[in-house]
Amino acid sequence: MTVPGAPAIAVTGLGFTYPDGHVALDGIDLTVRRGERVALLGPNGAGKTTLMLHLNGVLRATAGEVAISGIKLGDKSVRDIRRRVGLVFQDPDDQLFMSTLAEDVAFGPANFGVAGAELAARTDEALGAVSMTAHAHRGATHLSGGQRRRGALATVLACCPDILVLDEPSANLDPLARRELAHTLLGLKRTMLVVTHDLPYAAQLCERAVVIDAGRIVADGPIVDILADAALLARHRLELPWGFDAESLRRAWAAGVG
Ligand SMILES: Nc1ncnc2c1ncn2[C@@H]1O[C@H](COP(=O)(O)OP(=O)(O)OP(=O)(O)O)[C@@H](O)[C@H]1O
Repeated sequence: MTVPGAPAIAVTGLGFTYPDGHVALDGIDLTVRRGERVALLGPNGAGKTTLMLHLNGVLRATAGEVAISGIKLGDKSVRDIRRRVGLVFQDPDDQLFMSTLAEDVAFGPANFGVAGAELAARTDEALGAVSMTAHAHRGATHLSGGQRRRGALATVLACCPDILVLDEPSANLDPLARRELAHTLLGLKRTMLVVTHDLPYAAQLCERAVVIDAGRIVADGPIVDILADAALLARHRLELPWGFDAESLRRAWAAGVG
């Protein structure tokens, strides 16, 4: 049961040390409100993926805790939390392994006990949400990179998660596919955490950014402010593409036209 008014994601004092002794997360505090879209930025090795894997219990904290909609992550709640938090991995092939895309999309909800007409409806709806209905009966190996990425998103949407956590959603997409995916994601109206090195894409999708480095949060605020802070970006090996103007973006958003 969700706790009314609880944030979608509440991470407190989260620490994680890999079995080889490497400290990947060191006292992370992060609250994401319901419906908020947050970009998680940081250099290679900062701890972004490690944090993401804690949000539905793939990894378990060595210190601190994770709560989703007020439900504390633990052995008893992990199944419920996996239903609420959908992870979309960077490599779509991690989520596509059946002989057709429709079977891939049905796999998750079937695993949660959904069957019959409801399973068919969920599969159709998820494929429709990512404009992949026409490809339902094709195998993932016959799809393009952008189509596989949308298919992987459909496998997660079919489980009806409240929260989407996406790892590098724009990687390997052509400009049109990037735009279509952004349009799809913005239309979903979900709580979202977007892990990315693609700063313009983060600005397109998210209103807030959190910067993580060496397992700690080093900045948290409106994404236009974070992207306009050249010194902060440089300190944490983040870089805007040439010609991208965070100040213009800020003015456009302030004027309500961004
Ligand atoms: N299985 C593992 N065993 C030991 N250390 C690991 C393991 N996986 C990751 N690490 C280490 O944990 C730290 C955080 O890694 P993580 O993958 O979370 O970073 P990231 O911010 O997602 O990086 P990138 O942008 O390169 O994907 C890194 O220093 C990495 O070397």
